[in-house]
Amino acid sequence: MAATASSLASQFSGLRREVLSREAVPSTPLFLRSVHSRIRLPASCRPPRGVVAMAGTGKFFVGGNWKCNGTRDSITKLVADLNDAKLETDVDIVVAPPYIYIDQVKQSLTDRFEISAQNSWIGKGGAFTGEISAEQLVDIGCKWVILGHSERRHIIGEDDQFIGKKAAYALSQNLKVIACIGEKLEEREAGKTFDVCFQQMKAFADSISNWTDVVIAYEPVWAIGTGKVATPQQAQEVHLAVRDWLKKNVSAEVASSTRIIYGGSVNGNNCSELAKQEDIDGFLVGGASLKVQLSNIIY
Ligand SMILES: O=C(CO)COP(=O)(O)O
Repeated sequence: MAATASSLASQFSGLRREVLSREAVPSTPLFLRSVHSRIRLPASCRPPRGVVAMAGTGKFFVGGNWKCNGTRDSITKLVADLNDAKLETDVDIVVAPPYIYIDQVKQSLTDRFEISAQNSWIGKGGAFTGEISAEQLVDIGCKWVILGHSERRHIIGEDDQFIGKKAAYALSQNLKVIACIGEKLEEREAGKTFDVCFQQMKAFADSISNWTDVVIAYEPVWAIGTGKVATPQQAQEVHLAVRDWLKKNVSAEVASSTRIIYGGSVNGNNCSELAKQEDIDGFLVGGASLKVQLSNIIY
């Protein structure tokens, strides 16, 4: 049995071979940046630094957001499956268990995986009942935190500025941040997708001064948990727009080096087509990261 994170990573190895076998490769820096982020090219083939900035790892990124799911037993089983799975070496794989199982997962999952929290407090810990601080997450071995997830924005009511400040504080404590953005269905239908995403990006950019440890997750709300995955074209359009926004509002280097991953009903059947898009650098997977998927593993 192999869990979806490994399934996605394995499918990705097939994709890399496919990209490498293409005869004609357009040579725009953006395309090179994108291809380079997905395939391991010999050093002699890599675009020179300065032409295409390659800060960060540039690796494809697969995150599993387990949300508020699981029990001690089901997580023991999932971890065993992940530990047994055949995984690509050059894909960053991160799992985000519920807080109370982080220590269990950290103790039992191999170092091949990094652990993320699904939230963190806006500042230093103290008298904040029910909250978990960035310092505490670092203390138990978390490397990442997901911030700005739409479920926290729209169900819990966190606003853009609050989320931006959380990101800044987490980064200041050496937690890497998966910064989520995305529009609701009515916003897309009103033609406001870019406005919403750019406003959410601005709140992050107002608080973040160093983007090295940030991955942006574009997660259209209408695609989360609905089975209605964005088409590869819909996702690519927004990823490209967000990268362009970063270029204009932060820097060309940050735009080219920051990974922008897609989330929303990703599974073993649809991930390959999405991953072929130039500006999709990975996935944040919810429901499918809890399930076993055998059918589409490509070696
Ligand atoms: O919210 C998500 C990941 O953070 C996506 O969830 P689903 O993959 O279940 O749609």
